[in-house]
Amino acid sequence: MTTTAQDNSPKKRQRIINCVTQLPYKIQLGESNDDWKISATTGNSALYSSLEYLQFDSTEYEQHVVGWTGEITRTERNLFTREAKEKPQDLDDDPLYLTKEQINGLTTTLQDHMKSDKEAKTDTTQTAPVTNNVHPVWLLRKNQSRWRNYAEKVIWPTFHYILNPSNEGEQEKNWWYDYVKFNEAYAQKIGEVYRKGDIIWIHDYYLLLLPQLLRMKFNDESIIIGYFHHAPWPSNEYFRCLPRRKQILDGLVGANRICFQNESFSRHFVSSCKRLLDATAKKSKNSSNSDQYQVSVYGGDVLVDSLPIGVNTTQILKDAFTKDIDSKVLSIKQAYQNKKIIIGRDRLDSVRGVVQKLRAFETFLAMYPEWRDQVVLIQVSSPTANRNSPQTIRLEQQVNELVNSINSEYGNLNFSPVQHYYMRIPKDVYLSLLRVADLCLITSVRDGMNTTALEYVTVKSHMSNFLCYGNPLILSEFSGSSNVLKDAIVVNPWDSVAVAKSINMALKLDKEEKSNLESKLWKEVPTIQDWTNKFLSSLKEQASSDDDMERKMTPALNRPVLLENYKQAKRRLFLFDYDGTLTPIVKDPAAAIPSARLYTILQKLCADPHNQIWIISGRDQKFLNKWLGGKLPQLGLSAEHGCFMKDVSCQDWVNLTEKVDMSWQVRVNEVMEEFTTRTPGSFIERKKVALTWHYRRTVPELGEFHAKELKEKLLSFTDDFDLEVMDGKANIEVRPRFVNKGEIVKRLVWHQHGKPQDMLKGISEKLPKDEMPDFVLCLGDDFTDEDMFRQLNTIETCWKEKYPDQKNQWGNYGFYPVTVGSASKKTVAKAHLTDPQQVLETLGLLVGDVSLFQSAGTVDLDSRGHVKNSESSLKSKLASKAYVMKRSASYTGAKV
Ligand SMILES: O=P(O)(O)OC[C@H]1O[C@H](O[C@H]2O[C@H](CO)[C@@H](O)[C@H](O)[C@H]2O)[C@H](O)[C@@H](O)[C@@H]1O
Ligand SMILES: [Mg+2]
Repeated sequence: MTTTAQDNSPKKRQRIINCVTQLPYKIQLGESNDDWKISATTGNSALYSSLEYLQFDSTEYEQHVVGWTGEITRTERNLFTREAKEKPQDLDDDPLYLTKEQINGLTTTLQDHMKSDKEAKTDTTQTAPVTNNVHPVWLLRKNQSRWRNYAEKVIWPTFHYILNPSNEGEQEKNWWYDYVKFNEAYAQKIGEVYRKGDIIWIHDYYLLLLPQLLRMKFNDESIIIGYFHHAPWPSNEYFRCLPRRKQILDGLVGANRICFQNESFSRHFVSSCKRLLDATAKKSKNSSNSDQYQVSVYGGDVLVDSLPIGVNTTQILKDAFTKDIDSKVLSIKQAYQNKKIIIGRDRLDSVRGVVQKLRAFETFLAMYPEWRDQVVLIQVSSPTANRNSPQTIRLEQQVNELVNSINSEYGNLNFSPVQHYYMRIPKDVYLSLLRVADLCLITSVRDGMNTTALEYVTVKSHMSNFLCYGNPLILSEFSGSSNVLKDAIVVNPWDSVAVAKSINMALKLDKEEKSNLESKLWKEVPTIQDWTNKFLSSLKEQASSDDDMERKMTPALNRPVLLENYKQAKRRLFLFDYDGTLTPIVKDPAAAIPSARLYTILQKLCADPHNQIWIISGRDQKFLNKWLGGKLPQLGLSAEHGCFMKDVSCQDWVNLTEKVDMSWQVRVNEVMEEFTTRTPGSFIERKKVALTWHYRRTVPELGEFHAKELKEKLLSFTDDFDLEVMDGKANIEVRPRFVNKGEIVKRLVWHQHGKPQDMLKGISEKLPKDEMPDFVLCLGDDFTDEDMFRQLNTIETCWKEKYPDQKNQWGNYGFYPVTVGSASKKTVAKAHLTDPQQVLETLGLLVGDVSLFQSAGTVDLDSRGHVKNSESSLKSKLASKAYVMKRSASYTGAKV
């Protein structure tokens, strides 16, 4: 018998990089610039308690938290009272220029803060986790709330089914650029923290681009990224209204797992991916018998599923049953003696349903006069960050009017049936309300997960405790929580009569009925510990099973790196497919003509003597001459998938199939004609060599069915003629096998850059590297373009052997094989772009027509959100110096 040596080494913890929109602290800077004030923030209680759990209780994980500091405000002393008060933010003369030392100082203060939190809360017998694990994201620009605009003013409303009127493009564009930078700042920070093997966990809709950014940044197939979406995900009919819908989906599908609060949100997300990204999805059940999807996109698979968030039930119960709260409960009870108490606590925004709640309560008092004077509704509405927005002001008015009208109709001098508090209340008051309530009323018209519902049920689970009874919960069917709390009294908040009836029914339940209901509900409350562990363990499991999977996602093209490489290269070669790459696919091939924007960009690219641009297409010479060569003679052209070539700045075409027997065309044409007769809407495109049968305009099912049949029929005799039958985009094409786009690419790369082509001469692989291109951008959408990508990969492998020391500063040879469009097809390309529009944006970036922040890439930003070493960054540095001088002069009274 063999004995194994006991392993006494400390168990290595799995590192988690947890990315949240904002660190769980409010940060204020005192007058001295080193005087930091840090206090806990309110809101996001469930997520923050998950962070806390990972920080303080678990020994299995080593957590690192990456998050924005939030708006850093200054405090100043009141001259009369000497008390510190908060200065209004965004003062023009106070742009928060912090030195490196100050930034380091705050980071240490934050670490210490977490450490002291930990010491205060942890069981001291547990081994302490590492504490230098808070990694603030700095974005100190004036008007710091700019980083929230796109998420809060565009994404949030759409995700809650609110469509804003389309705003002027300029404003939306600026918000979007800030959103991109916000995500890029996270990618940069994670770059400083990440170690191979770490799990990255990203939370919520401020960071939708981050998964793809990380995939680009690390270019590491084994990186594990999980994303949890806390908000609702709307139906595709709403989601597709977002102008940046594709960029958003593209950003998100960089994750290995995307998880939602419930099944309907995950179903909506999958349908958006199918409709907008052309993804395919396989549905199955997970171990908890809920729906999960394997979404195939950009050559890889993403797991999409749901896992409702929970609350820290142990902590809530500990906090809710203290002597102090007992006495608060007692005084509320005394204030409303002999009355039933209904409570509500919501943020006052348009989706929490406060108006619907008040209307239902009004209906209830009208329908059931016996309850008048017997019931009070204590409604606490907390103000939102957008308190001054016209929508919120309108909502406030509406709520006030309703409260007044109910109180004047059903109240008297001694009693008002609605007690409305428009304020944030402290936790102890909130817990007292939960305890004292005879009924909790939640009428949100849309939310991801309503944690008040979970907290209420948790508190009510201690029925036998002092002044707390297992009382019922009325819950909106539009709240994410209704999928979890299945035994709540579920209502449609838009139906005031039905809600009124439910209130009556709930208030009339006897003790036994209530306790039965409550014990069922209590079993349904997920705990935050469970949620955290389940999410992380299934991500770990997925990562280990993914190891053997072949299907790895192709990352998005890292455009800032492309731009840098472009700028430094001297011999640049562009290899562009046409349909589906430079121009979107349309129903009629004749209508797919270049846009004015494409011409402008191609012109600018051609004007640079370092550039050679080739269009390598399946189209025939006539089409390419008419729409491209005729207008831009500097373009090199290759027609019919490599059958013909026209060199740059040249008129003449060379036929590479001259010596090929074309007798097959008759036979192929006959078969295609037979299928055209049988398939209404289909037609044959006859080119000089290739023949294409199109079925885009047929009834889709019939077209696809006949295309399959046609392909089989053609394949039965193509070997005799050495032909290739290709499955294109709603077409079947036939051409000689020996020509393909890859052969053209081979000829163009193994060539002295800038010298005329001799098409009849063979390809020489003996050229010195510094005569061949040092930058090759190859773009294509279809499976025939894979030949080009494959060829580039082959050449790269060959160069690695031949010229190991001649790589560029990025460690490669400047080859960018990029697939366009996100169809789930497998690809050998190294990167992807979403569609022809993004192709134009990318090319526009190279010729200086488009901002770097149009779509995301990996950019290094300074602590203010400027691109490092850019003009604006240097300007900001100078301004900071001047500011520091001005400030110190104002202290000493000196003149500057
Ligand atoms: O190699 P490409 O430049 O991408 O050309 C491939 C084929 O594109 C054209 O057909 C495709 O685009 C049409 C216009 O959008 C669309 O209507 C059709 O359904 C697609 O299959 C072209 O007509 C073919 O000759 C090209 O071979
Ligand atoms: Mg194409």
